Amino acid sequence: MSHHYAQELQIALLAVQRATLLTKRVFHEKAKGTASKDDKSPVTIGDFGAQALIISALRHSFPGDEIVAEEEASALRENEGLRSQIWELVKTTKLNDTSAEEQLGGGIKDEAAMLDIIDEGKSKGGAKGRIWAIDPIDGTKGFLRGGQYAVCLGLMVDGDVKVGVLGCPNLPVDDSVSLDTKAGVDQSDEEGKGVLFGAVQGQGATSRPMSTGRLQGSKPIHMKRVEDITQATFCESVEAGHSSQDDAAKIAQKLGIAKPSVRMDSQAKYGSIARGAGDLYLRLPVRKDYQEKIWDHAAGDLIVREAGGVVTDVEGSRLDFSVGRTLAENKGVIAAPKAVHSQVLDAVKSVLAAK
Ligand SMILES: Nc1ncnc2c1ncn2[C@@H]1O[C@H](COP(=O)(O)OS(=O)(=O)O)[C@@H](OP(=O)(O)O)[C@H]1O
Ligand SMILES: [Mg+2]
Ligand SMILES: [Mg+2]
Ligand SMILES: [Mg+2]
Repeated sequence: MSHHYAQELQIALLAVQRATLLTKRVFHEKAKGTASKDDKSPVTIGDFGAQALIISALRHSFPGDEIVAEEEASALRENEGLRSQIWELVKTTKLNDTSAEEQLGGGIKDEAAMLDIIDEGKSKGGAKGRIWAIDPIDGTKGFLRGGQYAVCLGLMVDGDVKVGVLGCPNLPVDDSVSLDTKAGVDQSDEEGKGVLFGAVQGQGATSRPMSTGRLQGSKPIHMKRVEDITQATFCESVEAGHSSQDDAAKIAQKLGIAKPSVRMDSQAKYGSIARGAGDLYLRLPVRKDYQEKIWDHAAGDLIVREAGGVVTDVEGSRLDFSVGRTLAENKGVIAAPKAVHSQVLDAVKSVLAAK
């Protein structure tokens, strides 16, 4: 029997929306409670708090599911200051709609329960069963500088992404604002911004304005038809260490694209091309040994494909979410509208082969 995933989508959208209320509060506070992880990347009280709220919501509706999440609580168990800052936020962040808040099971009991909930994201992933992938803040560096970031949630069933949700608090609501325009690249946190993307496999992708309570009405989104590849807008990471900007420039040149890339943090790139605000997303490996994390791609991969795009690695293979917490079988990401993906991939292959 087919599964419609209506409840999964509803809970995922509400859970992401609630988590963005918390991240926005953190952004507006002067002290953002930042720590450094083992790999030297930053993590904030917003990352931990958002992860706690999302897992708590998933546990309420889907107690048997597994969860792969980016953060873990060990650093908090040793740091009372950080822990109590997070608890203060988690305890007091609620959707301002009683029914919506009830659907998420309300709040978390106490500080100890919060730590245990954060640690429920330790599944090894894999090819069997229902597994949620959570990135509580994707683009933590972007978040800290007031740029783009995304709260990301995907449901995989037997290794295949079935539901994807991205909350992008700093993207314009209007799907038609091109990344090439001033408003499109304006990466500020002013009022009236914020969009929620959603997709279910086989049912298309949507966007809706972010709200502080119940879900707003949604609109279907589609990738833009590229009439002339030389006019395409492509986006890539802000961090040169995450994606080779030199290789991207050579690929663009090969395709005859003269416009500079749009650099933005996080899976906001997937959401932006899915709604036609841009055309291509290139992520080109910098280090051979880096394995992409499933929570950095699960939701975006489905949203782009459901909007009429193709997402592959630099060799042309589909992203394989069935092999654990990382995309161990893939290198890089090439996302493009169906009609031009093979042309873009050819340019990618020829530039990488010439290295
Ligand atoms: N070496 C390397 N190569 C590729 N990717 C890496 C690498 N190191 C980290 N990461 C992951 O990149 C996530 C940030 O997303 P982006 O790279 O798209 O955005 S940006 O670099 O911040 O502009 C970022 O997600 P968050 O940690 O959630 O911010 C990382 O998981
Ligand atoms: Mg991180
Ligand atoms: Mg991330
Ligand atoms: Mg993150």
